[in-house]
Amino acid sequence: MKIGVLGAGNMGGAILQGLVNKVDPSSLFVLNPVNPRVSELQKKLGFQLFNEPTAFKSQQLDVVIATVPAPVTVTVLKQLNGINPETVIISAAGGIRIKEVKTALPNNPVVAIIPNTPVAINQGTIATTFEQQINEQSKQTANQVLSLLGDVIIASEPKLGIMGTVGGCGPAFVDVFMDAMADAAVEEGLDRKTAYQVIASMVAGSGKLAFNTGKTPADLKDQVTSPGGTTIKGVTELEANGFRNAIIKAIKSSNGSM
Ligand SMILES: NC(=O)C1=CN([C@@H]2O[C@H](COP(=O)(O)OP(=O)(O)OC[C@H]3O[C@@H](n4cnc5c(N)ncnc54)[C@H](OP(=O)(O)O)[C@@H]3O)[C@@H](O)[C@H]2O)C=CC1
Ligand SMILES: O=C(O)[C@@H]1CCC=N1
Repeated sequence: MKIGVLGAGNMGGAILQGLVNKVDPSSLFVLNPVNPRVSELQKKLGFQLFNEPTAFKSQQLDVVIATVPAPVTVTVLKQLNGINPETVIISAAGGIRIKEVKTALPNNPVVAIIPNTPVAINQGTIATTFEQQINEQSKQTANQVLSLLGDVIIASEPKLGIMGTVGGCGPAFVDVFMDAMADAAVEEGLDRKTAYQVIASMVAGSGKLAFNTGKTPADLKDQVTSPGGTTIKGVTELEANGFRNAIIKAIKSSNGSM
């Protein structure tokens, strides 16, 4: 399998790291303008780097994952005009619809995804929409690559936005939460390194518990709040300070509905 990645920034870099954990780096082909940061990344991960589209698009790639900034995605994909029509184009651009990608490469199968940064450790959440006309072979090729990176969750195109907001933007919200928790722990006298270790472990474990048991977050919260105990005092304080409302507003704002 030959995998192309357009743009080795934060998302492209995370995808490349996740792929290098699973496949030979010689099967990874990256297109990015000349940039010392990307050259360093190439040295570290060992992929093949191209600085202009002509040589990149003639590599007989099975898939190309586009992780250039969303506003330039269609323009950059147009530069791949003439690429093998069997190459599956996987666009990770937030807010760019399949039909817009098709305007750039009308003959190629198109898949729209919103991944998240945990793809770097193969624990990503990848909301995925296939174009309606896609054939089974192209679907399988895309699935084969994406499932190396984490959970592939199929979405209808109208739901891709909100799934991507929760899954794709979500890590940043969790990071803000963890950072604030660490500040409080430091104020209470814990050293920062230990605080980060406890918090990351707790968040990972809580996520896995919800995932593995299928219990609702509300049920899981109720199991922690012992009657008359310490947790319910903290939960009450979160409610008094509008924590739940802040999260709801953050999701709606990132999703473009406020
Ligand atoms: N960050 C995230 O968690 C997520 C991002 N996405 C999507 O991924 C895309 C990239 O986001 P992000 O990684 O955060 O952005 P970054 O700015 O970190 O990365 C963009 C990369 O694209 C490169 N690039 C710019 N123009 C071109 C071009 N013409 N040809 C090839 N490469 C180019 C940039 O190179 P240079 O630095 O040299 O300019 C850079 O390496 C967006 O569409 C975003 O919606 C989706 C889900 C999650
Ligand atoms: O912030 C962004 O626009 C991208 C899309 C989802 C996560 N990051």
